[in-house]
Amino acid sequence: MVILAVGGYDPTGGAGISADIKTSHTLGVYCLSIITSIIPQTNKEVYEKYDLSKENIENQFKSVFEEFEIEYVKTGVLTSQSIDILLKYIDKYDLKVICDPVLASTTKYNFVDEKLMDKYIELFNKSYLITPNREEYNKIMEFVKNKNYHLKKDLYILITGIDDILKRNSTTINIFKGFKINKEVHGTGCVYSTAITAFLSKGYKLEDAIKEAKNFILSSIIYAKKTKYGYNSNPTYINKETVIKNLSYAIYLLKKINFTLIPEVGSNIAESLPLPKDFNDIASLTGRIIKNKLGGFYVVGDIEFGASEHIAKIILSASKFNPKIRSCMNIKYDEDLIKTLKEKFKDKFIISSFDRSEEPPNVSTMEWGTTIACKKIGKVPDIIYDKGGLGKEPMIRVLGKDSIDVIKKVEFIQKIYNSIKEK
Ligand SMILES: Nc1ncnc2c1ncn2[C@@H]1O[C@H](COP(=O)(O)OP(=O)(O)OP(=O)(O)O)[C@@H](O)[C@H]1O
Ligand SMILES: Cc1ncc(CO)c(N)n1
Repeated sequence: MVILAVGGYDPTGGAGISADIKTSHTLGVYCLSIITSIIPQTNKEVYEKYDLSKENIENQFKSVFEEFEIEYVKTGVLTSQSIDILLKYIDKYDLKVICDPVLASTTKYNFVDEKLMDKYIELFNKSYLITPNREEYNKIMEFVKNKNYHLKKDLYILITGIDDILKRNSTTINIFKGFKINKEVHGTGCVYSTAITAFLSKGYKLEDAIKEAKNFILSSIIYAKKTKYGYNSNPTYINKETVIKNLSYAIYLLKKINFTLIPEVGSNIAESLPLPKDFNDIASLTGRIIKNKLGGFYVVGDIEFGASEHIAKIILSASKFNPKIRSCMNIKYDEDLIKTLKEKFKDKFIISSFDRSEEPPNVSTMEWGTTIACKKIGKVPDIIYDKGGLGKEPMIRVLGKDSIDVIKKVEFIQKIYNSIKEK
C-alpha cells in the first residue's frame, strides 16, 4: 500500500510531513510526501512559514506520480499554489483526498487567509473526507454560510474533539467515543488523519478505518514524547496481534528462567490493549502456569482475550492510574523476598500492598486492592502484594508496561529469591 501526504514540514517531527511518514510507516504503509511549506516551530510558537514555489511543488507532484500509482492523498498545511496543483491531479488520477484542514497551529499561528479559504472550499468539494477539529469546523461552516458557498452532499466530515462526530450531508452517521488523556499533544490531528488514510489504503471501510485510527491516536498520545515545552505525538500501534506476540514471547522467555515462584493456585500473565474497557481487551492464558513434579512448571492453555478475570481486574484498575501499565503476573509470596526487595532494591522496584482484612464488603478484591495500593503511593507500583486472608493465599503481583517487561522483572525477582534461599 502507498499513500501520499501533502503538507508542511515541522523540523521537531511533532506534526506535518514527519508525523505523517512516521504514522504511515508504523502502520506498514509506504508514505510518499510533498512539502508545501517549511514551518520552523516549537510547542510554544511557530517562527515562520516559508512557502515553496509553485514550480517546486509541481515537480514534487510530477516525481511521485511518475514513480507510483496513488489512490489516497492526505493533506495537511496547504497553500494556494499547492491546492491549484492538487485539484488538477485529483481530476487526472481520480484521487481520494482526506483533507485535514489545518487553519491554525495549536499555538494559534494562522495558516490560512480568506483567499486560501476559498481554495479550501473548492478542495473540500473534491475531497472524500475532511477532518476539522470543532473550532475549524465552526470556522468553515461560518465561512460557507457568509459567502453563500455549498459543500457537496456526499462529503464525509469528521469533527474531531475528544469524541469524534462523523457527518455526511449534515447528518450525523456515527460518533467515535474518546477518552481524555491529560496531555496537550502536538500533531494529533496530523497523526489521526494520516492513520485514517493508511487504514483506508489497506481496504478498511471508512467507519472501521476511523475506529482503528482512534485506537492508534490514543496510543500515540499515551506514548507521546515529552519535549521541553510539551509533548509530540509518538505514532504507536498496539493491537491484538501486538499483545498476542508479546505474551507468546514473554512465555518463551519464562521457560528460559528457572522459575519456581509459583503459588499454589498457579500463576497467570496478562497483557491488555491500551486503555482496556473490559476483560475482552485483555489477553492471558486460558489455563495457568503450574508446578510439575520435577521442580519445574507447565504452561497450561492458550493465549486468548477475555480468558482472565483475576489478573485482568488488576490491569483494568492500574491502567486508570497509568495507561502505560498494560501487563501483570501473579507469583508466589515470600516474606524474606519482599523484605529484601524493600531494603536493597527500592531503586529498582516500587512496592505497595493492601490488607485483605481492611477490604470493605461487596467489592472486587483485586479492583479494591489494586486501587488502594496505587493510591497509597500515588502511582502504579512494580509490585503489589498482600499477605493473604481466610482461604486466600498470600500473593505477589508484578506489573509492567507489557508482558515482556513483566517477565524481565520476574526473572530479576527470581534471582533475588534464589540468592536469599541459598544463604
Ligand atoms: N489529550 C487528548 N486525549 C485524548 N484524545 C486526544 C487528545 N488530544 C487529541 N486527541 C484526539 O486526537 C484526535 C485529533 O486531535 P484534535 O481534535 O486535537 O485535532 P487537531 O486540533 O487538528 O490537532 P493538531 O492541530 O494538534 O494536529 C481526536 O480524535 C482527539 O480525540
Ligand atoms: C507543519 C505543520 N503541520 C500541521 C500543524 C498543525 O498542528 C503544524 N503545527 N505544523
